[in-house]
Amino acid sequence: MRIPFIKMHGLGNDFVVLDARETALPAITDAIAARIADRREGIGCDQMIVLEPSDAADFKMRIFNADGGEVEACGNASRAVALLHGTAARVETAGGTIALEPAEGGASVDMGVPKFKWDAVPLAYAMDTANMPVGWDDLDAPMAINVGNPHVIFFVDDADAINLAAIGPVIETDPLFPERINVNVASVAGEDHLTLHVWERGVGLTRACGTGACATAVAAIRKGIARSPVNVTLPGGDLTIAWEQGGSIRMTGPATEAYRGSFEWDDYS
Ligand SMILES: N[C@H](CCC[C@H](N)C(=O)O)C(=O)O
Repeated sequence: MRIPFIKMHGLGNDFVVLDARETALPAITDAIAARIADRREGIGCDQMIVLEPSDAADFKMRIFNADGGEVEACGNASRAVALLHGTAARVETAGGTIALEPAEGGASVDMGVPKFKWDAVPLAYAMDTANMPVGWDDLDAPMAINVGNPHVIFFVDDADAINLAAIGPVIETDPLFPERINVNVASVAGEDHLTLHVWERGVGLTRACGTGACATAVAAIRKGIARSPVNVTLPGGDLTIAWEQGGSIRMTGPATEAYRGSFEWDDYS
């Protein structure tokens, strides 16, 4: 079966998008998703995104990390799908319903209301998620927030100086995080301006992480070291995150369609 795809990215966080809203795909397994994402022998991407019909929203967006695991949310892909879809839409995800609004060269997305309780992140046991009594090497006293998917956020003096490639996988897979975790290391770069590096659950270091920017901006606002809207600078570029206590998160930023292609499903199944 020949499958068309659209290669897209948000600030360099890249996706293979399969639009199955009209024609159903064969069953997707973790192994198939990982093979498609593989940059050496597959098409190559950080996440594979599958669009399907939905009974609860305009359509459904499924997200598969490069390791094949299906997860709840993907901010950069949400903007890419908004660009692809072309009009405002409500989209069902495993992390909740989000609202897409295409904008010039990208999109604005209502990512829903963040969750702060330890068992909503989730953590393996109860603790104050606003100032966690834990640490790894140079990183300690993080915050943990669920923005559809789980994030731990460390604020340091110089985020560029942290060897996230080394400590990221250790934290991602720590037993404190029963569903693993996305690891965010940020610094205050100016008034309401953060710099951020992310080790993504199931992927590794990426050029950008939209949900990481959302979680980190919310954490900074809660901590009183930034006010909404927050400009978050990632290695791939900038996102604007707006949030007020008790409300939903609004992320605005670019999205890009790179090229279109197709592949033989049997080559990956
Ligand atoms: N690695 C993330 C999913 C993709 C998040 C990131 N690509 C984004 O833009 O939000 C997770 O396992 O929750």
